[in-house]
Amino acid sequence: MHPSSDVVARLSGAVKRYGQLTALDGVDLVLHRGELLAVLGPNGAGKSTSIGLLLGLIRPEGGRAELFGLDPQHLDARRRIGVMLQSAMLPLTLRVGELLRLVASYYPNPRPLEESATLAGVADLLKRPYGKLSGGQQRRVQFALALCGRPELVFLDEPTVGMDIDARQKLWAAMRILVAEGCSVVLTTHYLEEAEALAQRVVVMGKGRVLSEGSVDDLRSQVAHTRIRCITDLDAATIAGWPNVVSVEREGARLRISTAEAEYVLRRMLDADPTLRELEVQRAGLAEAFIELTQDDAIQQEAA
Ligand SMILES: Nc1ncnc2c1ncn2[C@@H]1O[C@H](COP(=O)(O)OP(=O)(O)OP(=O)(O)O)[C@@H](O)[C@H]1O
Repeated sequence: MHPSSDVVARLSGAVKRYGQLTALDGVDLVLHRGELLAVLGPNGAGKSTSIGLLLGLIRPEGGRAELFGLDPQHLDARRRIGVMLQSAMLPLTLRVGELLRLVASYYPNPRPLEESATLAGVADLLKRPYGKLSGGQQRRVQFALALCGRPELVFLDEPTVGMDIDARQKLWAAMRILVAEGCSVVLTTHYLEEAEALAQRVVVMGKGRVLSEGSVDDLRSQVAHTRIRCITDLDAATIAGWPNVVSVEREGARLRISTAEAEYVLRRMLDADPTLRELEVQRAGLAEAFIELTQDDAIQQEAA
């Protein structure tokens, strides 16, 4: 467990409304020193609103937002963070090097410019005007600006949108370096493989609430399913009646079985069908867990 002094950012019972719409409905969220927290959820779940509260860009109607134990608008808190939001309104005519120098000057102990540029993969863009860059290049510059002040905490709101595979891989490597340096990272993303590859902890949000949180493994185990695929003469309805079988579907010649007890189901199938072949066994990924969590939420919302 983390000692409570390790908390660098916190939302407690945060409520945010826009007219009739409740964007956040009592959200608790904690970020510890040196961890990468991925915040996942469908469009409109409240991810950006949560970040906006932690940054002090918007204020909660209920509950509290804290950065380093301070009000997020406090200058002492703001000097310790770096930010990459979905829309960055940066002066288009400034060159990348000028932008980096300007933003770094707000911080007490910034990185050397070359180090920021190399880390973010923009070393060859320093002389280019920001407005003349491609979308993916601009995102990399925004990332450089987020880390140039050597912040203790970085907020990255969908940072890899619009990046090609190479740029995305480089940004992942840079995020790992930041975390290895002891920096905390809040990452929102729609790419589940990004959360799976990078996050120590994952929060899944839906309709303004936290639906689930834990490590990637914790979330996977909430849908403790393993997928078995094979060609078998066994009847789908028969297998569906066995204990621990969650679902059985036919996919052409194959059956696809979802189960929480793969070993038991497999043993029984192999006993019952000596001709069983082309066997594949796969653990559920974060994608399955995410779909199940957010679907449950949709079903509960409809029932309410
Ligand atoms: N300034 C605003 N005025 C009115 N409604 C808003 C405003 N900002 C956000 N909302 C609403 O609040 C809800 C949460 O939005 P938010 O941007 O936090 O979602 P998100 O999880 O970040 O979504 P996305 O994945 O699409 O970025 C949405 O229903 C959105 O329409």
